[in-house]
Amino acid sequence: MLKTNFLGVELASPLMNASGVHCMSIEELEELANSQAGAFITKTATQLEREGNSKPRYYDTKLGSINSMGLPNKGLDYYLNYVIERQQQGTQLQFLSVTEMSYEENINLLSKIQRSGYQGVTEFNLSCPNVPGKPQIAYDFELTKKLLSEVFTFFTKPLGVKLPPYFDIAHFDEMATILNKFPLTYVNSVNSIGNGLCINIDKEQVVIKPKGGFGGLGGEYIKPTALANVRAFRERLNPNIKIIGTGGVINGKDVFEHILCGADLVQVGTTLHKEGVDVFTRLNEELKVIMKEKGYTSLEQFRGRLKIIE
Ligand SMILES: O=C1NC(=O)NC(C(=O)O)N1
Repeated sequence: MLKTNFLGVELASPLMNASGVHCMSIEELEELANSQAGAFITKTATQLEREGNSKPRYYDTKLGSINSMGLPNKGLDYYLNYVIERQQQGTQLQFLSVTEMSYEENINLLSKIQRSGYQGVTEFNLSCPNVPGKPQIAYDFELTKKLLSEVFTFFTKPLGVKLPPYFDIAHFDEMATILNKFPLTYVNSVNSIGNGLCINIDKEQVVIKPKGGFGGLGGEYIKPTALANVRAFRERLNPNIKIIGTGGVINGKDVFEHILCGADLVQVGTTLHKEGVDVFTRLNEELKVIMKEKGYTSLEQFRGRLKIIE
């Protein structure tokens, strides 16, 4: 009922974790692999291990979360060896998230993956808002076009891009025009809404240490923005480019709405952080109940079918 085909691989569920949540260590990744998620993705890896920003750098609020992790990770080799190992054991579909701090380093990182034995999907994170002094790549249209142009002169494996949220129709148009030039496997919208600010009123203080308390927002705050980005790119992108919807998933209704907007897969971040991997069991069940109530027996019957008001 929830089966989903992605890159020719049949998944039992359209759900997976959002990169960064519950995916830093092999132990966490194994928990995801053994959960009711259809697939999983690694924490965004840089070439070398990174400490990330000072703590506290993550805070759960009533309506979601704010984080300024700063890309802490165990380095590319840790994750690349893990996914290659699992590939050799027969895992058919895997997602490896990567990014680097400069244009050259990004090219070198993707070149290394191209030369490796990894055959799974690479998610190129163009949207981390939390590395001080590093603007989000995908808010620079020329840079994004230049970078993807060079990447696709040598990268022949499945590649997706993780995008920040856009808030202007002209930006949807411009970004989609750029992305349609490339043989991308998918676009993942959205990363956290960058540089929000949450306050502890009792202490009259910010709640996270990095960047004076500025951090990426997740959870209920961002669902309308996430749905709009999924819908906007689905309407504009070449149908061969799939869409992964991320942002604001609290219950099965939110999963349904992401798929209605056109999402092929749906990622869960903040709610996974709050609830643990059992969240996938709950969301799968809740989605099935909604589908039954509406008379749907497959996701294809309603994927992308959001109606406007004529
Ligand atoms: O791309 C990212 N998005 C986030 O919201 N946080 C992480 C991070 O800060 O590492 N990276």
